Amino acid sequence: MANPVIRVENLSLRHGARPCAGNCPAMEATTQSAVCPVCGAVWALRDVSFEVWPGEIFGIVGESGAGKTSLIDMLDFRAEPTSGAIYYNGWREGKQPLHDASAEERRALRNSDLGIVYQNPRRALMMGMSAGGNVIERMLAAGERHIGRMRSRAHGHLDHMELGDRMDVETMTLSAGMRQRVQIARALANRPQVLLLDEPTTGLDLSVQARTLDLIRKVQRELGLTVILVTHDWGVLRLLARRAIVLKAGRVVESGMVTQLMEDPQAPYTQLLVSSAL
Ligand SMILES: Nc1ncnc2c1ncn2[C@@H]1O[C@H](COP(=O)(O)OP(=O)(O)OP(=O)(O)O)[C@@H](O)[C@H]1O
Repeated sequence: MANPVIRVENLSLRHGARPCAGNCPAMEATTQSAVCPVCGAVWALRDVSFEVWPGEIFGIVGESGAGKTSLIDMLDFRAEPTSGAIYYNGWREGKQPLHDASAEERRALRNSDLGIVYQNPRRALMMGMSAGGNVIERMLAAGERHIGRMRSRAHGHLDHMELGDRMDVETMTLSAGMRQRVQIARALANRPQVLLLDEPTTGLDLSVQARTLDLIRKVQRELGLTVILVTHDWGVLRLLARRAIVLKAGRVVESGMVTQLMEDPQAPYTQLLVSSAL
């Protein structure tokens, strides 16, 4: 049997410099709040565990403040776990915690193995640069230097996103949906093994959203990508993901197949979320 691409084990992230003795024992029992009533530390994530298998789209769903961004930040090396670990099969064969990687190894992993798509394309794209330039820039960061090869690959990625004819168009002049697709092409520039999607279609018009989701699905299948999708939108989750975890105040309250979570949710919180989304 194949190994998981990503294994997250008992991952916790605490914000706040002065936790109370014994790692905020008052936090152990409650899923109501992420804030320790004793010391005031915020537990953005608490004991989160899951595995993501090769070629699957794995969902992380929850309301605002559930800890979704904190999880992405740790996968992307922008935050360090307070305890627990992430293992990635592309680094030390998944046998050593990912956050043991050196600064240089982290940079290489971020440039080559990992692609990330944010809700707001401005976080990743340079608006004054052409669409192709934004894709090529990421290849340069990974050490590629051959202009002809980079242009040809960038064109291929943009073409995948149905933007092959916009290669030399300034990104600023593109529509919101097109910018998002440039961001996806950029994330795919170095053929990553793992794609992180952080609310990739939130804020887009419904028809644009549907087209973007279709393209994500198509490219995921064609490239055999492993995808972690963070969303608060059950419609997006159902369209893309097969399995998911439900986060509340930093804890996993339920996990399983998306169809089961939506049709027969077990946790009262999932029931509430699903019923309010219908
Ligand atoms: N730097 C920080 N300092 C203190 N608390 C923080 C910090 N960053 C996040 N938090 C808190 O951690 C918890 C989880 O935040 P996070 O941003 O991961 O949630 P989220 O599910 O992504 O929500 P949203 O969709 O609103 O971004 C929240 O209670 C948040 O207020």
